[in-house]
Amino acid sequence: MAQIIAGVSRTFNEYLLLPNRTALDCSVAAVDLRTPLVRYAAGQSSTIELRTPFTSAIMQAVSSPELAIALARNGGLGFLHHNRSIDEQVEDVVTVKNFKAGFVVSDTNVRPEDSLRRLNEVMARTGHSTAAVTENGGATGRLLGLVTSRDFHPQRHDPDAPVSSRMRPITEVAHATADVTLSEANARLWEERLDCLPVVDELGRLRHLVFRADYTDNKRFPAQLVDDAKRLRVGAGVNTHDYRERVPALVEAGADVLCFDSSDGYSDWQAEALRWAKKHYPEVPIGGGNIVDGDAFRFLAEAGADFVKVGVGGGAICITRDQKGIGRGQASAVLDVAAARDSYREETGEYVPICSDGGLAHDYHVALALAMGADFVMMGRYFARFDQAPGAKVPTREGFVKEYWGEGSNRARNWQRYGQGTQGLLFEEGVDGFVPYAGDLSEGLATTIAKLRATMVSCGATTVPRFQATARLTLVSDQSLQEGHATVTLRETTGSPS
Ligand SMILES: NC(=O)c1ccc[n+]([C@@H]2O[C@H](COP(=O)([O-])OP(=O)(O)OC[C@H]3O[C@@H](n4cnc5c(N)ncnc54)[C@H](O)[C@@H]3O)[C@@H](O)[C@H]2O)c1
Repeated sequence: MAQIIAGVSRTFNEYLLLPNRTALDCSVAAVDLRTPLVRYAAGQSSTIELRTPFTSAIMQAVSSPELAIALARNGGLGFLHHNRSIDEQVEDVVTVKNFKAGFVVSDTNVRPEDSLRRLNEVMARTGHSTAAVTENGGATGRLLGLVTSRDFHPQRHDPDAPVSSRMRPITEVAHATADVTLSEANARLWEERLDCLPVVDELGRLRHLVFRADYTDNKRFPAQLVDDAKRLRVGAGVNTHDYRERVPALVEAGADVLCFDSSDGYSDWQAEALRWAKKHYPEVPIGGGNIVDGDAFRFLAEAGADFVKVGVGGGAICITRDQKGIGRGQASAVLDVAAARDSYREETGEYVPICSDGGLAHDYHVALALAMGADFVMMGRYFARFDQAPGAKVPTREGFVKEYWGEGSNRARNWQRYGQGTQGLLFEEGVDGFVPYAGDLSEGLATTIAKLRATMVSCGATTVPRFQATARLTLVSDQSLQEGHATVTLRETTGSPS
C-alpha cells in the first residue's frame, strides 16, 4: 500500500517570521548576505561564496549573458541555460567571462560600404549614437573608423551615400591597444576630450568601446561576484543526456560552476552523471536537483553534488503538479531537505548547500526560504521581469509586460523532453505567458535586498547562518493573512481628499 508521509505539504505563504530581540549593533548596514554556494568541509569555507543569495533560473526566458552579468555585478550568480547547442552555450559563457566593467562590446556596427540609411536604421534599433565601422560590419571585425549621429543628418546627407563618406577613418580616431586598463582608458577620455575610446587588438580588430558616460559605472557595484582574475563568475546548466560533451566544453570556456537541470533529480541518470563529472572534473563544482525530500538530498550528496536544488512544481510557469501529480509545497520541501543537510553534515563533516528553486511569489518569501534553511534561492519569474532578461518587452493597456515561458512548455522546444517519442510534446509541464515589466535588474534587486536586510534585522541577525539558526516561524490562518493586508481605501485609488 502507498505510504502517506506525515505532515501537510505547505507553501511559504502559510508562514510568517516572529521578530527576535534586535541588539543596538544589529543594523541594516551591518547585514552581511554572504552565503556558501558549494560543498565544503567542516572548519573550512566554501570555495565560492555568493555575496548576495540570488541565482537565476536555468531557463531560456531568464538567463541570458546580459542577465548573468547584471546579477554577478550585484553579488549573485546567473546559470546560463543548456537547451541549445553546446557551441551556443559556450559562446554565452565566454561573453560573461570576457566582460570588463566599462569595456562594452559594440552593438552598433556597420560596414564602410553600407548606406547612411542603413546606419540610421541600426542606430534607431539600438538607441546608440556611436557606430563602429568594421570591415565585416561585426563587433569584432577590423576597425576602419567611427561614425556618430553628429557626423550625418538624414535630411542633409544623401541616404544612399556610403558610410565611408561621413565616417572618421581609424587614422584620425584616437584608440587604445588591448592591454589598456580601465583607469588608463578613462584618463585618456578626459585628457583628450573624447566621448569614446575604441580598443583594438594587435591585428586591428575591435575588442571594446570605452565611453566617458560609463566612467562611474564600476563604483556602483561594490559586491561583485568575481573569480581570482577579477572576472565575473558565471554558472551553466547541464543535462543527463549530452554531459560527456557539454561539461568539458563549458569547463574549457571558463564556467565557474555547473548544475544539472531536471524536473526530477532523484534518478540514477543524475547520480551516474554526477559521478562522471566529479571523476573527470573534480575541480569544477556541480550542483544536482531538483528534489523535494531528505532521502533524495542524501542520494545526490552521496553521488557528489556540490549543492542541491530543491523544488518541484512550484515555479510560476510550472504545471508539473497539474500534469503529473508530482510535487511538494516549497516550504515543506525546504524544511525537510535542510534537516537532511544538517544530519549529513553531522555524519560526514561535509556541508552541502541547498538552493530553494521556485515558489517565491513575494520578496519576503526569500527571507522565509533562508530562515527555513536554504543557503540561496533561484528565481525565474522574478528575473524575467527585468530589462536584462531575453523576453520581448510588450506594451499593453495596463503597462509594459515581458514574455516568460517555462522550459517544460511547447515554446521552449526542450529537446530533452522530446524523448516522449513524438514530433511534439505529448503533454506540457510549463506555460507560455507574460510578467509585469520591472525595469533595470540592479534597481529592482536593490529593493528586494533592502527588504531582506530589514527582515533579518527584525529577527536579530546580521548573517545568513545566524538568521537560519535563530529564526522563529509561525503558521498563519486564513484570518490572520487577511489581517496582514491594508484595510483602508488606498489614496492611490481615490485620489487625495480636497
Ligand atoms: N523544477 C520543476 O518543477 C520542473 C518541472 C517541469 C520541468 N522543469 C524543467 O524542464 C526541463 C526539462 O526537464 P525534464 O525533467 O523533462 O528533463 P530530463 O532530461 O531530466 O528528463 C527527461 C526524461 O529523460 C529521462 N532521462 C534522463 N537522462 C536520460 C538519459 N541519459 N538517457 C535516457 N533517458 C534519460 C528522464 O528520466 C525523463 O523521463 C528542465 O529545464 C527542468 O528544469 C522543471
